[in-house]
Amino acid sequence: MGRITATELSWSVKGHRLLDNIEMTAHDGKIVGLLGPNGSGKTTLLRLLAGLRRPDTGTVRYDDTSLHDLKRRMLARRLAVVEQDVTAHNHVSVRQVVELGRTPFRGHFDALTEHDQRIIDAALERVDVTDKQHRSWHTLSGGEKQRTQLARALAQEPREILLDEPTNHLDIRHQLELLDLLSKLDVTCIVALHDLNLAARYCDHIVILDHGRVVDAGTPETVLTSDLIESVYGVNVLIDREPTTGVLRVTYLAATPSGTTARQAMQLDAQ
Ligand SMILES: Nc1ncnc2c1ncn2[C@@H]1O[C@H](COP(=O)(O)OP(=O)(O)OP(=O)(O)O)[C@@H](O)[C@H]1O
Repeated sequence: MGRITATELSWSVKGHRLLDNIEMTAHDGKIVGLLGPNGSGKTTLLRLLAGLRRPDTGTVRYDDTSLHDLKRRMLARRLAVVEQDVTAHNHVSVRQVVELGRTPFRGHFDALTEHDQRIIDAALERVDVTDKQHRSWHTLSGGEKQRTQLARALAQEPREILLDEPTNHLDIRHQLELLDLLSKLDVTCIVALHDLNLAARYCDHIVILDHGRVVDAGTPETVLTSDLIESVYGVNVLIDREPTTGVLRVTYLAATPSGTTARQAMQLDAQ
């Protein structure tokens, strides 16, 4: 398990600031949910945290080491990234995709060891794709591909996992199983999610992004308030607790008129 810290992170494209002064920490073994409307910057932030993009300003640290100082191979040995809608060569099998998770631990020409094969078997089993392991990747459904990508990440035996909307193709059972699995792993997770109820149930900490800024962060109880959800998403909600589990429950009532968020309405009033 490791800690991921972002400090004063900013990133712009052609003069447009897409991430602005982001501060966040994912503590050892915790699940951090990145929430926010379409285009708020979740994927961009995950890419910066993964070292796939370089910030204009600010630092990402894994434990106490700056991403900048971490050798690529060392990072690949500890960090797994599950991106949205990953493509793979059509003719690779599901098992070969999962085998890629062992790449950071092997030399170029080394065969997979028995130890590697056992890890791959376990990863396939954990996401329920063992029976599809010899199928071609391109024959899988969207949800099966997503689960296979998680198996690849698990085969890496990472200390940290970054996941970009890992549940968007999954049926309800597999959504719950995926988040259950993440919550049982000794791994630090940062996961972009759209489903506020899944976030309330599984995340230890939530970071809400809007227009590339962190607008709130904290436990689901402190962050998921009706005012904040209305202000950021432009949707009226009812917040209560599910009676059997006591977990926070968000019921969507209606979009606010013409999609104007409360904050935008306030800004218009002030002009
Ligand atoms: N390379 C780029 N060039 C120009 N604009 C970009 C680039 N990458 C991202 N953006 C813009 O930055 C904003 C944030 O995009 P991002 O994909 O991070 O949002 P998101 O919160 O993940 O959205 P979604 O929920 O729709 O997946 C969007 O408006 C997007 O169009």
